[in-house]
Amino acid sequence: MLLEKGSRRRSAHSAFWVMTRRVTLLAACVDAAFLCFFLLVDSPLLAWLNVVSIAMYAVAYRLLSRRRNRPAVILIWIEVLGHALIGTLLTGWDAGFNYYLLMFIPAIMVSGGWRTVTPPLVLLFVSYVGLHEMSRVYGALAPLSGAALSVLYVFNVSIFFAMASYTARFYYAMVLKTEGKLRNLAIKDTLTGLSNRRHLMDLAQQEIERLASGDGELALVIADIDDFKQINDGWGHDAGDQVLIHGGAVFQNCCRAHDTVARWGGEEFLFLLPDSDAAAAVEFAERVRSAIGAMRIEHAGQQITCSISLGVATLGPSESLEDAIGRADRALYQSKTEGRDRVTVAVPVAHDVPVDGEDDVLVAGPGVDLSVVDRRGNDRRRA
Ligand SMILES: Nc1nc2c(ncn2[C@@H]2O[C@H](COP(=O)(O)OP(=O)(O)OP(=O)(O)O)[C@@H](O)[C@H]2O)c(=O)[nH]1
Repeated sequence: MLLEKGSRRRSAHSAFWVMTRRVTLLAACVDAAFLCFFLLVDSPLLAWLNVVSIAMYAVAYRLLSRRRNRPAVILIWIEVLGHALIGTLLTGWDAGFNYYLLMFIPAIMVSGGWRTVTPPLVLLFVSYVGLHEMSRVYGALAPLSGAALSVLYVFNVSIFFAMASYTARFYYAMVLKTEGKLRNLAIKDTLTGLSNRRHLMDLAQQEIERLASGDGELALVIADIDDFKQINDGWGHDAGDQVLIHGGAVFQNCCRAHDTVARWGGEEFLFLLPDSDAAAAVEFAERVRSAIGAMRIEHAGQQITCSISLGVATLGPSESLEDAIGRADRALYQSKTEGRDRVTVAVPVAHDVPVDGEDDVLVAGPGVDLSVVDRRGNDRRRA
């Protein structure tokens, strides 16, 4: 068997052993059917051979249940090979026992690299061709009647089709599952399960292209957990991770179906809010701030609380995404320098002039210290 590397491979292997156990059980049932058939057609020798086969599968199943996979697989190999060889020699090539040898091809091919698979594959090929020659030369050693042979052929071919189809579906399901896992790894942050930075940038670019072809607005909100280093230092890194995980879930809950939140950096998160103007984005940011303020994380019998600072910006006409994120980031910095646990709004790009009109104050929610920061990070709040 292969050396197992990494948990993804381990889970693929455990699924493989589950499948092997099922197939073992199925094969024992098939042999029980053979046993009845050979008793019916009065072939006691063939019936007794199937009793031996059932016993071998029962032992293999027990071994697999105890995770003694290697001896179980050896036993299954011996049974299938023996069944195919003896069945073909006794009843002839036309009985269809030879098809069971072909079941080994996919099992061999997924068991390793070319150096691993080539010897058993060649051995299988030689056995298959050799068996054909032997049964051609010697004919059936325990021949059945024409009708019994036809029934046996149809039975064997049906079992072969069913097993080959089941195995193919199993491998197909494994490929789909692995593909899904890889896709998730490419777009998700592993700790919080939120989108990662690259995925958010892709979505943001799509959103910008959508905006370019019509009306609409796009708001960006950057959130950063306050004094996160102190949480790590005071409660430990695992507690810090819990804050990130629970905080991520709170962020996600605050989002609408078409909003996206991504983990932007260590303890920094970026929200993409399509169809939101500055006022809606500030209201949203304030809601997120309150939700995080109310969050309680149980750790070592105590409760951890935290706050966040936020920066809000709306994408200006012809403005690049990077520039808009830069403005949101400077607004966040303003929130930090003004005492944390607050929301700051960047001046919209179209208003990047000394602010003296009504537009500069966007929303002033209860408890929100709202300021405005221009493109260069200067505070344009009116005195
Ligand atoms: N537990 C944990 N800590 C992280 C992770 N990523 C980054 N950090 C820590 O986050 C901390 C961020 O510290 P700072 O940049 O000083 O920021 P801060 O303490 O939140 O201070 P302000 O942002 O100014 O409020 C550092 O100690 C990092 O080691 C993570 O995945 N898990």
